[in-house]
Amino acid sequence: MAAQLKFRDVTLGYDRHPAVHHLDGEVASGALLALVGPNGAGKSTLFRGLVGILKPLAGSISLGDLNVRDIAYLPQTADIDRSFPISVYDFVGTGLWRSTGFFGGMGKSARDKIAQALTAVGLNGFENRPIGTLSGGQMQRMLFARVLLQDARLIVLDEPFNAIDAKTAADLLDLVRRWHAEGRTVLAALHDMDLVRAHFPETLLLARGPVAWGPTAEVLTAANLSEARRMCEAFDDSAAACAVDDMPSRAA
Ligand SMILES: Nc1ncnc2c1ncn2[C@@H]1O[C@H](COP(=O)(O)OP(=O)(O)OP(=O)(O)O)[C@@H](O)[C@H]1O
Repeated sequence: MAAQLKFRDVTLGYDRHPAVHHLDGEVASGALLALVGPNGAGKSTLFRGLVGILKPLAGSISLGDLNVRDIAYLPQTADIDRSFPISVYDFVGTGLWRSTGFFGGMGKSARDKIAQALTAVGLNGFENRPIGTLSGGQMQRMLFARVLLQDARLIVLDEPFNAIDAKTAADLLDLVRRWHAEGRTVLAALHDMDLVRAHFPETLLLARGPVAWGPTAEVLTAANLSEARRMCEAFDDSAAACAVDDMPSRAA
């Protein structure tokens, strides 16, 4: 399968302080990839680089034939401004902006698509609710509805199953499996290793830099997970501009 994404010695960070170092690798078109690592490992940072919110401090990220506007990105719910005065219906409708344009009218076809997306995530009846009134699980369902509408070939999900009940997680996981079956490339940052082992064929284990990347069973070994914890703990957050040798040594 051809590569959809290429990371070439990518370093990403904030205020010139690197948060993710020296990532090299490729994601095949149609892959279903889990991104795992301890808190602060750099998962959200890597996704922000991928979707164009953060520019690499060094190296490059190639999206192949895609444009950043072709990516459907589900941020962590903590990154959503819940006080923003917008209804569920209008928020989900922003998923159509790529096809209708910012000022595009909402024709019948667009209204039908929004209704179908809300039905698919079980949010019928929530259309007029301000987003700030939703529970955590309802918010996650709403974000998935927007991704559905975006109809994107590359889907990037940052902790999509956090703090939601088992039924909601199962419903949303079904959507992820459907996207994978449709040949879309799906990347998801996850903390539930059992879920990753059961449903994600490929995993990237990140701890500021890559620890392991490949078939999930080979990546999620006790040794690799313990190495990831050690690397995160050893990382110096105040490190200055990136240099090849400023990662903590992989050798103990
Ligand atoms: N906006 C920011 N400005 C400065 N530093 C940041 C910013 N966002 C994240 N960081 C730092 O970058 C590092 C990586 O954070 P990141 O959020 O990417 O980790 P993560 O793997 O997504 O963590 P978690 O599992 O806790 O969500 C952390 O040290 C974090 O404090």
